[in-house]
Amino acid sequence: MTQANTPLICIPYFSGSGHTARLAAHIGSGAGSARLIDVAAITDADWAALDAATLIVFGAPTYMGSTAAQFDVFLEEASSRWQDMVWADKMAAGFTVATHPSGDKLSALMRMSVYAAQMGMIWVGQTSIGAPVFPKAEGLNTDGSWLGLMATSSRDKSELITPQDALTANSFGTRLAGAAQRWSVGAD
Ligand SMILES: Cc1cc2nc3c(=O)[nH]c(=O)nc-3n(C[C@H](O)[C@H](O)[C@H](O)COP(=O)(O)O)c2cc1C
Repeated sequence: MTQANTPLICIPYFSGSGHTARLAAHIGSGAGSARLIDVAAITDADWAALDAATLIVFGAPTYMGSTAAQFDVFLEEASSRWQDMVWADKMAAGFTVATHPSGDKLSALMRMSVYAAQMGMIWVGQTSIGAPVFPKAEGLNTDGSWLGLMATSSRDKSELITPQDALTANSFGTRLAGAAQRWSVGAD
């Protein structure tokens, strides 16, 4: 439940087989308070929340080297907000998951960040630095991605996301919530 002074964070995502949904939950948990929106079942109340949000965190699996087509349908529907710049000056961030450590995931994050730029949004990247730079932070941001969050799907289908990537997602959510808090104070 969002409290009066807590900026609204929305996490719209598509997930074909659960990995992106699990990653979204880890980010939401790190943020402390966030509205998770499955774009395959989006409601009018979800659209209203997106229009009211301080921060929108885009989430899609990498399919064939870019965001999944089902997620692109959502982005194109939301582009009805472009002409009047309804989402301008909201903060934006992105995350993706794929089978391979590279998997061409960067293309998916670039697609999201270019979309955010077209919508006039303010993009927030990652700050987590793990090993080998900081050996004690082994497991944090293992893919070395700073444009947004990248994860590699776990072979263990009971967890879907590895504990290392879950830790990174949690930390990313905390960073984003802090950034949203600062941004909304600045907007007063
Ligand atoms: C149509 C399709 C295309 C995919 N393309 C890629 C790809 O380009 N690179 C990759 O590493 N994994 C690829 N994958 C694997 C998914 O990214 C991976 O299974 C991911 O964890 C799925 O997330 P989800 O469960 O949220 O849908 C693809 C999977 C599908 C179904």
